[in-house]
Amino acid sequence: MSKKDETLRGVLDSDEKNAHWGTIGVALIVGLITLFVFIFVWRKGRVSRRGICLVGLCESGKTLIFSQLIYKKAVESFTSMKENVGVLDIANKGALKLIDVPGHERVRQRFFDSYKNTARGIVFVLDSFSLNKDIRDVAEYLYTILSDPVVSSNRPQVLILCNKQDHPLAKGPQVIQSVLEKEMNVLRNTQTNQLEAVAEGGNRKSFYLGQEGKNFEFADIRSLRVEFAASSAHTEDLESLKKWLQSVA
Ligand SMILES: Nc1nc2c(ncn2[C@@H]2O[C@H](COP(=O)(O)OP(=O)(O)OP(=O)(O)O)[C@@H](O)[C@H]2O)c(=O)[nH]1
Repeated sequence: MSKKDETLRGVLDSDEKNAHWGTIGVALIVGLITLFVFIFVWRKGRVSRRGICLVGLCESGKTLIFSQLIYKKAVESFTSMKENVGVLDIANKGALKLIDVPGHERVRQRFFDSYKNTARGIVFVLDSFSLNKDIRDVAEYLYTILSDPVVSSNRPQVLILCNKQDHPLAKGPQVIQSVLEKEMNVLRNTQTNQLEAVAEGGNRKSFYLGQEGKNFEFADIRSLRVEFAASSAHTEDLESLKKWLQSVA
């Protein structure tokens, strides 16, 4: 090869290298821009979600909690068929929109569906005295909420509020957590079997709550932070709920 050819080859090699680095540079810039856009959209979505949904079975005490928080007094309530919406000012954190979703089976899903996208937090209220009797219904409703695709994608914080602690036979949050975990475990097995049966016929994908190959525990739901607290709306003891709201706002 002549000297001229070698020089030409060297120039071509360095052009190739430059083009190679150029491609890497462009890919890096595009990747970074995509990441920034993703973070911006995600943060904007989270910041703009200011709703707190109060959900739970009928008679668990949602409306009394709602009126204690919003009107600072008890308001006599009947089984609600419509939601209550109020604005809650949290010191140094701005306003939250509190939504009391009716517990009646016929309407609760419809109302939850129309507010779940705005939820920054979900408070699942249960009656700590009647839990033994209602355990199946409570676990089913809670399971439906926690495995909702919008909930697992938006990842609102979840508080399971063990209300009616003033009742002498009320169970405490720790006992309630373990009773609920056992029931959710049974429910998960049933639901998984049913979904698998459906999937064999069609192509429906099953959603698994918690960790596979292990008994159900709330701590294993990776997409959600689930906490427990006690309250008595009747004696106006809502301190744990107020603290949680302050941390979520
Ligand atoms: N002892 C006791 N009773 C309570 C407590 N919280 C609510 N209640 C009573 O439980 C009943 C039901 O309360 P609501 O607030 O209407 O229940 P809810 O969950 O809104 O019920 P739905 O509107 O049917 O979904 C009322 O008689 C309340 O006074 C509590 O902490 N202790």
